[in-house]
Amino acid sequence: MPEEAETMPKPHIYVERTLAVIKPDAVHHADEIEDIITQNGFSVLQKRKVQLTPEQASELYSEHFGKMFFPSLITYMSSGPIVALVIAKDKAISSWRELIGPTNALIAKQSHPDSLRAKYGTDDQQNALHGSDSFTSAEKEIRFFFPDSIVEPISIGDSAKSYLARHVNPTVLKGLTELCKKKPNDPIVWLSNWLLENNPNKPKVGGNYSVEEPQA
Ligand SMILES: Nc1ncnc2c1ncn2[C@@H]1O[C@H](COP(=O)(O)OP(=O)(O)OP(=O)(O)O)[C@@H](O)[C@H]1O
Repeated sequence: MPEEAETMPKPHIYVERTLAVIKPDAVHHADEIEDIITQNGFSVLQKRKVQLTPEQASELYSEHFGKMFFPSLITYMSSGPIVALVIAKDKAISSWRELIGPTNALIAKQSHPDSLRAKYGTDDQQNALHGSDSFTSAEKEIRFFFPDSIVEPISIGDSAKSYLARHVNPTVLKGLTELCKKKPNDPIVWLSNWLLENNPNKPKVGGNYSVEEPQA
């Protein structure tokens, strides 16, 4: 095997998604926070700006029902728009929790001054951001905000390899071969067009595609 191939990093597929929420007190910093999310290696897969009704906020935080702070938590979470984001990365759930820092923003300012709650939060309640705390809650919360999304685990290992081998590699390899022959100035645009033209699953009827962008 050539030396270069041995030292090249293995192709990598991101495997974990989590739900990030920018809460009402931080929503005016949403663009800045989204930049920090991407700078930290997360991909933003879906995004929605919504205002929760008190009933919806109660459903989202149902595990805290009965606690002293539950009524004020519901008032806070339904007080204005929030931004919900599905973000993906290796170990996304724990990485995002680490980036946002401790629940109480006052403690975060002392112990984790670089965390996002230290930067954007105020106290034990108004803490600017939410992150799912486990795979099960990530799945449930993603479904809560994006009911149409398919929250199956992303294929990994052999199942990813066989999926790609069956459905993607034959077409992409042909496209890459053509690309190397043609050497266009903008290879990415050329390849995108080639894939659209040569998509084996192309719709047989009509030529108009409409792409729905995620709502901000
Ligand atoms: N003692 C408290 N007093 C007031 N509000 C609180 C208190 N503890 C938690 N909260 C509020 O309830 C939310 C949910 O609490 P939880 O214990 O699940 O923390 P978390 O998992 O760090 O936060 P989140 O679920 O929002 O990511 C907190 O983010 C905070 O806004």
